Amino acid sequence: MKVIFAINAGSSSLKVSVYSVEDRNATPREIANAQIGGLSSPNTSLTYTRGNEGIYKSHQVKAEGQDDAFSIILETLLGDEKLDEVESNSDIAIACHRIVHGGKYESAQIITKDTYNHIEALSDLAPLHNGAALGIVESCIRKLPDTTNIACFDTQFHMSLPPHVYTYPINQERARKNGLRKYGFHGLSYSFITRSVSKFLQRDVDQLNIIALHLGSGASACAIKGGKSWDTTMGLTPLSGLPGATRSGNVDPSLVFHYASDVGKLSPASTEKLHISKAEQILNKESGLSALTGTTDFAAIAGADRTRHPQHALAFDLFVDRVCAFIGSYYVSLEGKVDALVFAGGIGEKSASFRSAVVSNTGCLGFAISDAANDSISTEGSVTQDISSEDTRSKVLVCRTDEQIEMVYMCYRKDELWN
Ligand SMILES: Nc1ncnc2c1ncn2[C@@H]1O[C@H](COP(=O)(O)OP(=O)(O)O)[C@@H](O)[C@H]1O
Ligand SMILES: CC(=O)OP(=O)(O)O
Ligand SMILES: [Mg+2]
Repeated sequence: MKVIFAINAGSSSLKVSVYSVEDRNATPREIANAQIGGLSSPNTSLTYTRGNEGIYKSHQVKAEGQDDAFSIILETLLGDEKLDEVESNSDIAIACHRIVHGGKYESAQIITKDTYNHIEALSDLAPLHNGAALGIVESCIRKLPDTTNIACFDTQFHMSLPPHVYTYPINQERARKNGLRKYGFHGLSYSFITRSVSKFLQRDVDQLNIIALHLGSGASACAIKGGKSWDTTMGLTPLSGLPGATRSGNVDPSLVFHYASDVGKLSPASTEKLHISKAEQILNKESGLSALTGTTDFAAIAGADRTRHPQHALAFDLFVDRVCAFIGSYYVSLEGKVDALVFAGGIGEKSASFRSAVVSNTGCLGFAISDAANDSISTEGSVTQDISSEDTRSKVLVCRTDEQIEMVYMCYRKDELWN
């Protein structure tokens, strides 16, 4: 039996799932799950579940960033006397880490000095993520000396993007030299969604065409053709495409030069390891839904009274508009052969009013939902739930995505871990 920690450092959350696995042919058993959310807001809270038992729900904690959140979660897990499988540090055989930017890596990697340095060199291309995840890797190396650390990359799923999609129309020599191309992110989530939806629709993965939306603190869309990534909205970095909680998404590339002076200078938020320009700081951390409304809480944005909070209404409508534009674009690039439109991520899974608005605005493509089904999505129900109305050409689904278990399956494919 091995205990595996799967650690997912998102831009606003840290999610750690703990699994017990008999061997690589057995289904992983989730024995605990701890999440700290709201890292980009003043309300940081811990939710902790052991087995099926809720221990803490939205319990207020003070966490300054992802590594701090990891220390709190590690203490919670090691301090829980009823979590029999994790009595001490040395019980944790494997820690897999979600690393958002993996550059050209095509598979999960055991973290050695070399891989660490390579991932660190990519930090500037995922300023909200790679550095934070590497901070946790360092903590694991220090605090869990017997544990093998594995890097699982968001970019891996998008290695199948065709050249006409991943190429930017810029000088190609410079593009090659500097690795300037579309990489795409949220790949662990899209990989999980693809497998779950294929099972749900009883359609072979290589026959599956879907438009998947991962809408969390960072938001992206992905056209999946024959089970593989065909196009996605994030690019060289997780900034492009859809707006996020604090990210602008697509804007005119010249905008930033008219926003403030000295935008090419290093931002004071830079550190020895992370070089971030003022422009990147503005577009990654000071924009998006929070710049429009003052909050990163999408439930508050969606639930606000439209007359009393016109900025919330604007942010909601703007987000719907941007999501629908990509659905239209991907519907065309998939030649109208779309088995399902799939909602996932914190917003996609929890905001019924957002799903309703998006489906209503893309109704001309044949999507339609049952309001009753849309309003009764349950977090305890099956992983994939159907909210389509009865007579639609393409299904509309909600998938409770799970990037953590996807990492465990990646570890199953690494022979070195099981010999
Ligand atoms: N009940 C809810 N209704 C609407 N949005 C929600 C709800 N709960 C959480 N969210 C939103 O989900 C987002 C976080 O999603 P998640 O996928 O967990 O984040 P991360 O990008 O950090 O992985 C936040 O923007 C939050 O406002
Ligand atoms: C890539 C990305 O934006 O991830 P997250 O939504 O978890 O911040
Ligand atoms: Mg996330």
